[in-house]
Amino acid sequence: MITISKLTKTYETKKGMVTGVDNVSLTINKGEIFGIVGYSGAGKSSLLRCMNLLERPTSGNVTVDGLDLTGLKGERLRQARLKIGMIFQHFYLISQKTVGENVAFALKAARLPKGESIKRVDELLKMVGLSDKKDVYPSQLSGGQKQRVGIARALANNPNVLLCDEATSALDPNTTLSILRLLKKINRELNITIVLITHEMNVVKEICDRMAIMQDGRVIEEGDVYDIFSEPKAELTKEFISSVVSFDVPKPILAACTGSIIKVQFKGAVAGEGVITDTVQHFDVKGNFLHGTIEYIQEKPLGLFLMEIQGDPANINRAITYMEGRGAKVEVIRNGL
Ligand SMILES: Nc1ncnc2c1ncn2[C@@H]1O[C@H](COP(=O)(O)OP(=O)(O)OP(=O)(O)O)[C@@H](O)[C@H]1O
Repeated sequence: MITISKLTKTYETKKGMVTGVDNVSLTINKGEIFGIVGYSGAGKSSLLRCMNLLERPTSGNVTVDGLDLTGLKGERLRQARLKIGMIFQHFYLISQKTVGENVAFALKAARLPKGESIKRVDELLKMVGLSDKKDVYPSQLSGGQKQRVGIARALANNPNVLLCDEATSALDPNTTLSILRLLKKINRELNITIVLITHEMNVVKEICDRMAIMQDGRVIEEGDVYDIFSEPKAELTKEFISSVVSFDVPKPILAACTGSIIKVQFKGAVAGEGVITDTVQHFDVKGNFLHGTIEYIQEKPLGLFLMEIQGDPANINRAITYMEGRGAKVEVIRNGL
């Protein structure tokens, strides 16, 4: 478990003091994948770098598995850091060393006998699917393959925690997906706690269990990813979600609708379309789908529909109450014209 308590990080610049992280407290459970989302400058990297003391917090504490890192220095801090792997957006591989040598380099700190080190490099490269690239140089690899080397290197010393700093931001969507799947495999098979920072909500949707949203150095919302997608509270959170689930209906189509426009959301196993069909059959209203999607978050469906509903206002109200009674969340976007 990682406990971040009242952590603040300020930087002194020529223009004065800049606050990177502003009094953040967070608990990240053992074995989970935790996503930290925010726009550029929100303080994500500062917070992540404070989590392994790559940067020393100005105040506050970071405790990993009961050990207060902020209280450690020198050799004890170095030993504790070996148990926290890190991967980066731009990989930072050593270009003059082969893939195998890059991974072996990370093992040096653990001072393994040579035979064991060779065996461990082979194991790690197998884990990330790069056994055939051991003697190749980084310049001969694709971005996704470079990140796989980065992951193998980060896992070299059997860490309990893996910190990912925008690990997929330099990759195309397909490669991103393959790296995210690899991270999930590592998390599930090796029980490594993963903390990732990203500005892409899709990344969080794909693999995270819980998440936090940062703005101006602060955490403005946190919780289970499915709960946040289905019940976002902060405006910024809603904005991030709309980058994944958006209801952009062309203006001429909306202008041609004379009925009420409603947004209907179904959580979990509720069969959304069935409820809507029943509603239209039972009440004297007409429904017209304008947009619809079923998103799968943590393998649980979240159904979202935008529809025009026509009929007598009293019947529309009854229809909405009926849908709500069957588990839907209904929001009237616009009343009938
Ligand atoms: N070394 C530094 N010196 C001075 N200011 C810094 C330093 N590092 C970060 N900051 C400032 O702290 C704030 C948070 O930056 P940070 O890089 O943590 O945000 P971020 O959310 O990770 O953004 P990005 O995704 O662009 O890296 C910004 O105002 C930034 O300018």
